[in-house]
Amino acid sequence: MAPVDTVNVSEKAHHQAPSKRAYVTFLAGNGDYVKGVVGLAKGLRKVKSTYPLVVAMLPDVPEEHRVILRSQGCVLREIDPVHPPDNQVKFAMAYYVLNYSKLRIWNFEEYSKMMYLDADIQVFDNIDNLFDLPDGYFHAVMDCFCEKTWSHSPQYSIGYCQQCPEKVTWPEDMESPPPPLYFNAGMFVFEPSPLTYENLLQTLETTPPSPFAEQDFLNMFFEKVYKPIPLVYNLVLAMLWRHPENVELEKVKVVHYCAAGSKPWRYTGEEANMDREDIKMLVDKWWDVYNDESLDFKSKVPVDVEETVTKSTILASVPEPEMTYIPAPSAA
Ligand SMILES: O=c1ccn([C@@H]2O[C@H](COP(=O)(O)OP(=O)(O)O)[C@@H](O)[C@H]2O)c(=O)[nH]1
Ligand SMILES: OC[C@H]1O[C@H](O[C@@H]2[C@@H](O)[C@H](O)[C@@H](O)[C@H](O)[C@@H]2O)[C@H](O)[C@@H](O)[C@H]1O
Ligand SMILES: [Mn+2]
Repeated sequence: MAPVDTVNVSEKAHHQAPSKRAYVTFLAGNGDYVKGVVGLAKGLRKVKSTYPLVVAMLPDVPEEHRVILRSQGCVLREIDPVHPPDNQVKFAMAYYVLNYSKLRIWNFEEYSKMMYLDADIQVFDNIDNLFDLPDGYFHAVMDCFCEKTWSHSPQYSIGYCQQCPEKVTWPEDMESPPPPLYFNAGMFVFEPSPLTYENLLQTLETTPPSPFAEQDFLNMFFEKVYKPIPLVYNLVLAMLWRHPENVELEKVKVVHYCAAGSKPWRYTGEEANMDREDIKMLVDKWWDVYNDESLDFKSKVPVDVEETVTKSTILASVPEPEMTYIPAPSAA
């Protein structure tokens, strides 16, 4: 399939591109991922992010979850699902089929630059600087192929991983190696564009789905414009036990709770590697932000003014009763 070239510059020349920037996450279903979005919204506030958090949500997100997200200052955008072409593929996780709907964010054309973050990600240091990465590229962190979720892949079968390319050389007699650089699609910096959006959806129609669903698809589509960024911007937890030599935990700015059993809001500590001290520390750090009420969204309008405004608007709508003004005796 023809990967996309850099964004069509002429398209930007016709009109002044919008300058708005925002973080964006994806929410589907009525389950507990909404806690991930609340945690992310509070985490971005804690690090004093300049830009708002947009939530691209499927229609099945219930009203009570939408109320919670609005109360945390999120900008809600309902999107229609995106279904991959009919297929018999066995996704690495059955629910990954949901994740194709992430593609709708390329149609948020009121924004010039966005950073996508999974709801199981937490931002522990300010990363607004990433919005200044060069336009025309797809910026993301490289993934790891060593977890069991990759057992379907040729690279897993020979023990090859891009995180340690020198460890295993790719045998001549094997099928072509995976893309030279493969990113994790839980975090990326991109530019919404109707042109790219149409191209994505058209290309999807003729691309056979594969186990890592939209992550595989995005890696193929953006192969020519993908630019790796340092691992501190998206620590895929498995790196801690698969490639500890590549991780300096104290420098990590963004943690991606994607390893099996690591979702903080479901954490039991029972799955493999979940009893590690660093995992327990990172899960606790997530809960510290989630439970910190000082990080709850506070409307810009001060409460007293808000109440006054509210009262006056309500009162304004009620006809004044006839009354004569009798001044109270002065206190003096
Ligand atoms: O029931 C679900 C499953 C997934 N997601 C969204 O889809 C993203 C990708 O799924 P997940 O993070 O579980 O994949 P992983 O990174 O663990 O492979 C999540 O972060 C959520 O933003 C969701 O909203 N509801
Ligand atoms: O739908 C496919 C998903 O693929 C990715 O998750 C995987 C991948 O990172 C593997 O390398 C890990 O081994 C695995 O644990 C992790 O779940 C993205 O994080 C997610 O947003 C989404 O695109
Ligand atoms: Mn994730």
